[in-house]
This record gives sequence, C-alpha cells and structure tokens, in this order.
Amino acid sequence: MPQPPVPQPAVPQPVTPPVPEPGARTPEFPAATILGYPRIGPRRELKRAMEAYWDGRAGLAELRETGRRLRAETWTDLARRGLAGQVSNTFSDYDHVFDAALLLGAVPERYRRDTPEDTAFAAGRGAAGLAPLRMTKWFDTNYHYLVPEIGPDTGFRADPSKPLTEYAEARALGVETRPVLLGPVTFLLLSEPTADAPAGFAPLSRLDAVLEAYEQILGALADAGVGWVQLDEPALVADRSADELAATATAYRRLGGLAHRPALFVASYFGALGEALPVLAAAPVEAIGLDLVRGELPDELDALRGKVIVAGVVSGRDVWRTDPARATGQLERLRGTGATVAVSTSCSLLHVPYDLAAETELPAELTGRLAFAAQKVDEVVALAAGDTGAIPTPVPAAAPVELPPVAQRSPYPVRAVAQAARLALPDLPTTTIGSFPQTGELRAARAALTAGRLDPAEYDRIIATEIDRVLALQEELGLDVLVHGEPERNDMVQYFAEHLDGFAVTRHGWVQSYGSRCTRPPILHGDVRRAGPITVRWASYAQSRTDRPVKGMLTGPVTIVAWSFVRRDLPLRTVVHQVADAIRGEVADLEAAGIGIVQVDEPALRELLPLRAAQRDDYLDWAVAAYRRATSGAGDATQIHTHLCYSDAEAVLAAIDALDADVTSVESARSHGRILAERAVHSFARGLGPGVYDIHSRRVPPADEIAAGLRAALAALPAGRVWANPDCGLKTRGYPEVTAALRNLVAAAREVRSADPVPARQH
Ligand SMILES: Nc1nc2c(c(=O)[nH]1)N[C@@H](CNc1ccc(C(=O)N[C@@H](CCC(=O)N[C@@H](CCC(=O)N[C@@H](CCC(=O)O)C(=O)O)C(=O)O)C(=O)O)cc1)CN2
Ligand code: MET
Ligand SMILES: [Zn+2]
Repeated sequence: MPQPPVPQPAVPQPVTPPVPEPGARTPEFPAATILGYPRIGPRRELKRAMEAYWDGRAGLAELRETGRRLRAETWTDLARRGLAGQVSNTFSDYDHVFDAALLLGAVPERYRRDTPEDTAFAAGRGAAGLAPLRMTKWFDTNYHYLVPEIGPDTGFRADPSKPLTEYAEARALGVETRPVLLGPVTFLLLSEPTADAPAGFAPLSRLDAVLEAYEQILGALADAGVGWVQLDEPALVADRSADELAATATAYRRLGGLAHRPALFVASYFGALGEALPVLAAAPVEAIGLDLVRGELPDELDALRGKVIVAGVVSGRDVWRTDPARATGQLERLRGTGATVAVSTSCSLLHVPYDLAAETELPAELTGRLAFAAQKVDEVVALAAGDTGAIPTPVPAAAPVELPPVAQRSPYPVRAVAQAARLALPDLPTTTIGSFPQTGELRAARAALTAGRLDPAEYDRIIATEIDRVLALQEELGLDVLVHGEPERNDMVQYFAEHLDGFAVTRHGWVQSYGSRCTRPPILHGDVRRAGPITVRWASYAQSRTDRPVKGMLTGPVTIVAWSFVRRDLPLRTVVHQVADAIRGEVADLEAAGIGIVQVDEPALRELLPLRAAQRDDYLDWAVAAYRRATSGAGDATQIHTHLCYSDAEAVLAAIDALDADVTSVESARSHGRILAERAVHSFARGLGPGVYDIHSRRVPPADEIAAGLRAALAALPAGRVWANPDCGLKTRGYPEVTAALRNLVAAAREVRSADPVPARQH
C-alpha cells in the first residue's frame, strides 16, 4: 500500500499573532492549538540530564541548558509545522503538579532547597531520612504526579517566575505563547491534607487563599504582555459535588472579574464536562476547552455563546490518526451555532511519543494509521485550514472471534488446603514482587543485542547468570518464595507485547511515567494471540536451580492493555479479554512446566476505573471477568498471586477480592497502612501481603518498623493469611539498599513469627 503523505503546512513559516496592547479587548484566539506537548526530549535528553545531575556527573547549569534547548527546539519545530497557538510552561523539571505547588509557594517546608529544581527533586525522590511526597496517577493515565500537601496553615505566595521565564524565552525566539497553569480547583482537588490537618479538613477550603495567589500570577502575566493564559481543570470531568461546583463558580467569577489579566481559557479534558459545563459557561472566562474525543458535543452549546470553543478533536491519548469525517463533522456543527471555534488536541500531548518519523521499523500499513505528537500537530493545523484531504480515513476492522466461556476455580478453602500441602510454607511467608534491580550491565547487554552487537546465545548466558545470582541472594537472605528477578524484561508490558501477535513496539516512542522514568507503550493494533510460551523458559530455568518455590511472573490483561495504545475499533473489554485468553495459555504452560505459584500482576486495575461513578460497576465487572479468564485455568494446588500498586486500592477492594487470587500484594507502605484500616480488608477472605517496604524511596526500612507493619496486618487479618513483602518490584532500586531492606524484612518476619506464636493455620 502506498504510504499516505503526512499532512504538511502549506507555508512553513512561524506564525506570530500580534501582541495585545495593554487594556485592549480580548486578543484573537489562534485557529489551531494544542493543550501541551511532551517534554522529556525526543531522545529522552531530559531524563539523561536529570540523572546525570543526580549522580553528580553534571551541574545544575548543564541541566538547565538541556531544558532550555528542548523548549527552544519544540517551539521552533511547532512553528515550522505552522502551529499558531503555541503553549509555554508545559515543560517541567520533574512534574507539572509539583510546579503548581511551586507557583503558589505551597511546597512543604521539609522539601525546600535553594533552587526550584533541587526542591522538586527532594520532593520527588526524597533524601536520607526524608520520604518523598506521595505519588499517584494523573487521572486515568500512566503518568504519576506528586500529591501536594495542603493544610489549614499552608502559606501561599505567588511565584510566577517559571511561566514568565518560559514565556520570555519563546518570545525571544519570535514565538508568542499561551502559558499553561494548573487551575485552582483541580490543584486543590488533587491535593491531600497535611499530616497535622484536623480530621475532615478539605484542601478545597483554602480556595480563597489560593485564588489570591492566582490573581497575582495573572496580573504578573498580563504585565509581561501575555494575551491568553490556559488554566487546566481536568478534575471537572469527574463527578463533582454541589460544593465543588460552587467552588468552581466562585473561582472563575473571581479570576474572570480581575480588571488586569490575560484572556482566560479554561481547559477540560479526559472526558465530558457534564454538570460543570453550565458552571463554566456562566463564568466570565473567554474560552472553554472540550474533549470531543472522549466526550460528544454537548447539547447546551447555546450556553457557551460569546466564548471561544477550543474543540479537542485530535486525541492526545492514543497514537491513531484522526478520523477526518468525525472531526470535521464536530467542527462544522460547532461553527453552525455561530461560535468561534479553535481546533485543538483533546488533552496535552504529554501522553504520546514525539515523532513517528523516528520509527523506521514499523510495518508500513501500520505507520499509515499512526500519528504521534508531531503528526497530531500537523492534523490540528490541517483541520484548522480545512485541509483534510491528507488525512486518510481509518480502515474498519473485521469482527473479533468470540471467546468461549471458561470454568471457574474451586472455592478458595479447597484450593488453600491443596496449596498448603504442596508448598509447606511457614506463617508470614516472605517474598518479593518480581523484579530485582535492572543493572546498567543488563540494559547495556539488551541494547547490544538489539543493535546486533551481541550474540543471542551470549545474551542468554548473561540472563542465566543474573538469575543464578538473584536466586543465590534470595536463598542467602532466607526468603521463602523466590522470583527469577525479571532480568530478561525491558518492561513488564512491553516484554509481553513483543511476544504476542497483534502488538507492535516502538524504538523511540518514550512517554514520561514519572520524573525521569519513561515507558514505550506498545501499540495493540490487531487481534491478540500468543504464538508460543513467553516466560516458561526462564521460569523453569530458575525453578531448576533451587529447591524453594519460584513464582512464575506474568502481567495481567487489564495492565497490558492500560499501558499500551489500543485499537479503538473494538470495545476495550473485547480487547482485554483477548489478552486474557493469551495469558490463560501462559498460566497453563507454566503449570505444565511444574511452576507451583504464578503471579499475575494487575497494578493498573485502579487506573482504568472510569472517572464517572456511573460507569464503574460495568468496568469492574468486565475487568474482573478478564482477570478470572486469565487465571481460572489453574489447578487447585497452583497458587495464584496478584499484585497492585499506586492503587488507592481502597476504591476497588471489592473488585480485588473478586479477582479470586489466592494471595494479593498491595501498596501499603506509602499510604501508611491505610489499606489495613479499611473495613473491607477484614472480610478479605484470602492471602494478603500489605507492602511493608516502600520501594519508591531509597530509604532502608528498619526491621522493627517492618515488624510493626506486620503486627498491624496480623491485627486485621487471620494469621496464616498474611505475607511479608515489599510494596512493588525492585527494578528501580540498587543492590546495596535492596539487600539491606530484604534482610530487615526477613528478620522482621522471623521476629514476629517467634514472638507472637499464632494459632493453628486457618484457611
Ligand atoms: N509500562 C509500565 N508502566 C508502569 C510501570 C512499569 O513498570 N511499566 N510501573 C509503574 C511506575 N512506572 C514506571 C515506569 C518506568 C519505569 C522504568 O524503570 N523505566 C525505565 C526504562 C525501562 C525500559 O524500557 N528499559 C529498556 C531500555 C533501557 C534503556 O534506556 N536503554 C538505553 C541503553 C542502555 C545502555 O546502553 O546502558 C537506551 O535505549 O538508550 C531495557 O531495559 O531494555 C527508565 O525510564 O529508565 C519504572 C516505573 C507504573 N507504570
Ligand atoms: C508496577 S508493578 C511491578 C510488578 C512486577 N512484577 C515487578 O516486580 O516489577
Ligand atoms: Zn507494583
């Protein structure tokens, strides 16, 4: 098939709208814009610069220079692509939510350092004796933000230096930009109360103080000549209480009422505004952004009369080309109402890779259907110019094969007896979550293998040696259930995608996950099928090298799909069930190879939970059913483990129970044992490993602290069902701290076992 040309702007000239006169009327909103752009660098330049700075291999000046260069290159490239509506302040040293805390001067005292970079890194990474800020998912994406802490006494002091600097930088390049700020309502709704806040304290109660800071920031931006500012309010697409909607009305009445300010563009994304739409429509703001990919055109368009509608018709959440018929249909209907319409992306392009042009190994028929960030900019520009000829219409898919129903497992008590007899584990069994540190040598070996510089047999020898080393370490530490350490995997999702039909993987398609960490989300483009065993070889190898049980390690169907870009011509549930069927086959093969424990991770179960409550039960039903499809083929004596992390697991405890795994490990360390306080945990009928070692921090937990965590678990759950484990995999940590922490974990489990003789095993 000939490759359709990528749409190019007719005149590749930087487009710089006139700078508004002070006191002039609302400046014109550019016809084509985006809500944000990737910032890690097309070759992860920022990641490398950050890590070099952290390791002391480079100074702050070099880090800053890398950031400045990446911003300049982005503005220049997007100007060349003909994008008039450029944005600034979308760059971040670590995280844009933390940047908002810096902007408002609301950073917890314990993280404050001499420079904003060091402050952000202290908050994101912690330091000796200083735990980092809690980190959690940005809505339903795989991006993680640092959760701001706001209390009754938090002081706010506007510091607009970052948006001002970036605005000036772009201006110096001849590019007029719209600074992007996190909106006040979303900022407060994403924050959590400080540790010393009274019970029931809601950060939103500090709205007045926050608005005062925003007023000063808007004033400073206006002074600098900023024409439009973008305030991001994605929190408004979730269910909001009457109080929260009233706070939204207050916020925008107040900011809109300022005499001296830029024109205000309130951006919503990740869904439809619903009941927040009339609230924003009634507010004195000049432009409103709608996600028209996730949401349909609202009926109440009349209410928006007089405002610019920034129509998010190009998806920022997937890698597919825009369906020109759908997009132009929406744009025409909007224009038909007499509204002023700008073409935009549905959300920031932060969640997609930079440039399809960097991928030279993808099949041509797939490339023809794809658009990464740069191509999405081209689409926005083409749609705004009414030039859709260059955007091909997507090809409809054939109907998927119906999957047969599967039988469910025996009841847990029956399985528990069979497993206890087979595994003969002590009370409080100790284990880890799967990965051991991914060393530089492993990554270098894999890079050499991919580049053809390393013989596959030699690579296999390196992996086997690493597995031997990791097993020996675990035996020496005295862990009860061992893992092979996942050294052969680049990533827990990409690795499976590389071994399943229906997926493609990229070489440079990096997307920021948090801080300097990135993933290359695979592209699920066809029907998914497992061509052959994926993990059996290394699992059996590991089991052949030790007498202790080795857990087989698989990624669950929801997580594989959540962390990939998926086809949109089939319902998500159908795609997830196809992946589940492939994993089911892998569980069967591991079992046949004599593996007695199989862990099927589902850390993204919570992430895909719909933002609107009305859609949640339906999602949880099919997600749980998919997990059971993946695991229910296992015999009674095969112990199925699952693992969830970053999950606010509280929100989905009933679903976790319904997964029917024999043992579940969850994050607990960073949520301060909150999970154990949940009433539902007490009725949790199977094994539970509340994470007692926070692997997201370099800190080594002392044995008595771990023992306290285990005792708390024993107070909530029957003995014999509590496991001792870290709260996630160890791949991002280093060996010295992992060894010390696991030594403490084993010591703590032994101490609690001997000091608190537990009643006979209950099942
Ligand atoms: N997909 C996914 N999402 C997730 C998680 C996860 O594990 N996977 N965990 C949670 C937290 N998020 C995370 C996301 C990424 C990483 C992470 O460690 N990423 C690595 C990259 C992992 C990877 O793909 N590694 C490849 C490529 C490594 C690499 O950079 N190679 C160099 C060459 C290396 C050398 O020569 O030394 C290169 O390509 O330039 C490999 O090991 O093969 C990183 O950013 O550094 C950790 C947690 C939630 N979401
Ligand atoms: C993000 S969940 C990670 C689970 C995986 N088995 C690991 O240990 O790395
Ligand atoms: Zn995890």
